[in-house]
Amino acid sequence: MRTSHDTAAVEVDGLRQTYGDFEAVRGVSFTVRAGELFALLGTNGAGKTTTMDVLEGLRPAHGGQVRVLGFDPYKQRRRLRPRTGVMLQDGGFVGDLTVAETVQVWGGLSADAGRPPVGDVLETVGLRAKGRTPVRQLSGGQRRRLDLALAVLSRPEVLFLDEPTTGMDPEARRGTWDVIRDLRAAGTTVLLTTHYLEEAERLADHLAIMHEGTVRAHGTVDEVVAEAGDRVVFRLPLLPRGGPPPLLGATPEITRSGDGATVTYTLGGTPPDGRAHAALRGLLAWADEHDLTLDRLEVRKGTLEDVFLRVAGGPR
Ligand SMILES: Nc1ncnc2c1ncn2[C@@H]1O[C@H](COP(=O)(O)OP(=O)(O)OP(=O)(O)O)[C@@H](O)[C@H]1O
Repeated sequence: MRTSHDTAAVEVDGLRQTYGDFEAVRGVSFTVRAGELFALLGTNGAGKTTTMDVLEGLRPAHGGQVRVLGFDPYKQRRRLRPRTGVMLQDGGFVGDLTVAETVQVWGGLSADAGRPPVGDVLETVGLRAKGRTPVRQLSGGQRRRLDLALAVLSRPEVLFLDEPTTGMDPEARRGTWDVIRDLRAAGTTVLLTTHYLEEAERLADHLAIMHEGTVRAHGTVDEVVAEAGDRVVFRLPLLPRGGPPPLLGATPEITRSGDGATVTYTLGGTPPDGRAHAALRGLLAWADEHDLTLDRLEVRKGTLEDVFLRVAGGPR
């Protein structure tokens, strides 16, 4: 039975997780609604895999509460397991088995009369031609695709994907995105971690960015990107005395190079509408006053990368 869109498939409330004295996850909260794709981004060591481990029932939560389809994933693992699929960062295959044998063996572990034929499964992840190849001869990207095939074999309601496209070439990555999109379209709830911002931008309904054990930004892609603020950028061969003025509370960031300086304003604040216009009016008045031409003047929207870099550079 599939859960409906407005119910929570995954709930994380104040999760804390420690390794000895080190607190790797420090009060993380987010909700993944049934049928949506949620991307967990973050800096290295931010606590993404640790959070996923708890949701997959591999370790008990040390603090806070987690629920997957209403169950405690650690204590009620047996009831939950048939309804979830997991793609770990390192699958641990038996190298001597062929690709097709691996799918067969794995398929035999979970009871599901309606499971698709092995050939169809391999076709889905673009590995049909590799059915007879021993697993140890697969490339890194091909192993990731086999991992994905095994994770979706039992047609799970909730799918956990830890860095699903790491090691894939751009074409394989796009192919995998299509597989993930199809799963989501069929009603599967997907929680994935990734270091590829484009992956999150293309796939995610909601996302969270973690840094040093906490969530620093979350929302829809548009909501998170809006936090970055618009950028006003131009170049000057020579900076006039006193430099460019603050605009709408934004101080200019100046990068000097051999042939002049690049000036960038980051216009924060909401609503963003109209701020770039007002800033440009002030800027052009300043340029006229100093008889300057602003080279390559542009206004651009902030990006997910801007937000990520701000989060990554942020304090504890
Ligand atoms: N078994 C462990 N024992 C001790 N510390 C650990 C253990 N596993 C992870 N950590 C530490 O916990 C923190 C979070 O690790 P985690 O693997 O959850 O981060 P991550 O966000 O998945 O990182 P990455 O993006 O680099 O994969 C890191 O500082 C890591 O060194």
